[in-house]
Amino acid sequence: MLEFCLLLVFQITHYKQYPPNVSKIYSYFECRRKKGSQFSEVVFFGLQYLLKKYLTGPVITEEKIQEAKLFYQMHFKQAVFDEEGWRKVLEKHDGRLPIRIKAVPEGRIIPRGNVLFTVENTDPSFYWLTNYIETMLVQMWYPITVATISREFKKILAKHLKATSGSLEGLDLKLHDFGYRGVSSQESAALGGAAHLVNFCSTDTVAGLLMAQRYYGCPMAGFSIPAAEHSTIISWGRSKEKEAFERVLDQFSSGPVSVVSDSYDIFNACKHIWGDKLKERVMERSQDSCLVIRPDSGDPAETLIEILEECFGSSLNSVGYKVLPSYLRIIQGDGIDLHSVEEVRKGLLSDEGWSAENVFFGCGSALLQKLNRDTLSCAFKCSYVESNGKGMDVYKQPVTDPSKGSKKGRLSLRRNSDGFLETVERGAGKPEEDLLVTVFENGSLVKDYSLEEIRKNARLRDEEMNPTL
Ligand SMILES: O=C1OCCC/C1=C\Nc1ccccc1
Repeated sequence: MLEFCLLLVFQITHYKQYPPNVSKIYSYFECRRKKGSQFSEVVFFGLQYLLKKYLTGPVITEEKIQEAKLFYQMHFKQAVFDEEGWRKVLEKHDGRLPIRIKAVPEGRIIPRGNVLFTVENTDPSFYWLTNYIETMLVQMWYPITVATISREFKKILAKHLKATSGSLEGLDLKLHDFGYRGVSSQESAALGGAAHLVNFCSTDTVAGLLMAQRYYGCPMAGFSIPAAEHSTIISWGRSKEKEAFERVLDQFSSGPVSVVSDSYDIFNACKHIWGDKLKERVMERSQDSCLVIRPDSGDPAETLIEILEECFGSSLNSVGYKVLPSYLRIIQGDGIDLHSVEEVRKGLLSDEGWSAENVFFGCGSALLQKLNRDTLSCAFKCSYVESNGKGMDVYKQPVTDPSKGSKKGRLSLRRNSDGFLETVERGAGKPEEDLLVTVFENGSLVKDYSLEEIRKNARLRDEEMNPTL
C-alpha cells in the first residue's frame, strides 16, 4: 500500500457533473463572517506545510493511477474513476498538478469574510482538478483556527501583563502548549503545535517544533523547562510528598523547574512543604532557577488567589502590583480556555492587585482540540467558471441561510483608502493592489515563508497590547 496517494482522498465523481466544454474552475477559501462570533479576524497559517507535503512535485504516477482505479471500482461498484483524465496529467505534466494557488502571506491577520486563498486550473483540460483538491485544502481550517485562538489568548495576556507590570517582557512565554496528548493524531499535534508557535515560543508539543523546523525553516521555535508530573510525585507514596519535591529540587538545582503540587492537597503543599519544610531550599534558588508551582485542579481563579495570598510573601512592582519573590512562580495548566483565562485575569486584578508576572498558563485541548471547522466558518466555494471561452461569475445564495452565500467571480484582496482590508469580487480588482500572492503553480512552491517572517506578520498591534482597563 502506498504511503499517501493523492488520488485516494477525494470525491471523484464531480468531473462527470460539470457543464460541457468547461475550461476553468476557480474557487476560493474564506472564514465566513458570523454574527456574534468572538473571533472577528483570523491568522492565516498552515498552507505551506500542506503544499510541501502533499501537492508539490510529481504527485501522480502510473502506479497510483492503477491503485486508485482498482480501489474506486470496488468502492462505487461502477467505473467512475477518470483513468484517462489522470493519465493525461501524467503524460502532459509529468504528474505535476496544473494548478495555481494564490494566498495571503502566512501569519497575516485577516478580518472574517475575506478571501484567504484562491485555486484554479492552469490547463483547460484539467478544470476538474480545482475542486478535486478541495477536501485537502479545506483542512486548513485547523491550523488557521489554532493560530487564531492562540493569538486571542495573546491579546488577553498582553493587556493583563502590560497593565500589571508596565511591560510586555516575557509575553511570548506566558501560554505554554500542553495539548500534545489531547489531539487526535501526530499530524494534528504538528500542525496545531506549530500554529501556536506563530504567537508564542512556549510548548511541550514537540511535534510542532519539528514542523516549524522542517516546513518553516526554524531550528528551535519554542522552549520548555524540566517539569514533574503526578507519576513522579505519587510514586514516592502519600507520606513522602516532601521527599518527592526535594528530589526534584536536587535533580534540577539550576534552571527553572516546575512541580505539580496538587496530588493530595495543594494548599497543604504550598503552606507546609514549599512554604515551611522546604522553605530554605526554595529561597536559595535564584530568579533564573525559580521554582514553578503547578496547581492542577480546582477553580483556576480561586485556587491561584489562595496560593498567592496564603503561601508566600510579596513585594510591589513599579506599577504598584504585588509580585512573588523572584525565586517563585505559578503555572496554571488546568481548566484554561479563553473564558477562564479572563476570569483569572479579573480575579488577580481585582483581588489585592496581583501582577500577571506571577503566573504562567498551560493550555491543552482548548488550544488544539476544542474547535472545529465551524469555529471560524471555514468554507471553500467555486466563484468563477469559463466554458466555451466565456467567463461566468457563479455563487450560492441559500434562501434558507443568506450567511452561507458565497462570493462572486475572480477575487482579490486589497487595503482600501481607509486602510481596511477588503475583498474585491467579479474580477474588478487591480492586479497591482492584490495582496494575494501566488504560492503554488504547476507543481512547484513559488513562495516559501519562514516562521520568523510569519511571526512578524502575526505580531500584536499596539492597540491590542495596551490595557483598556
Ligand atoms: O509544568 C510545566 O511547566 C512548564 C513546562 C511544561 C510544564 C508541564 N507540561 C505539561 C505538558 C503536558 C501536560 C501537562 C503538563
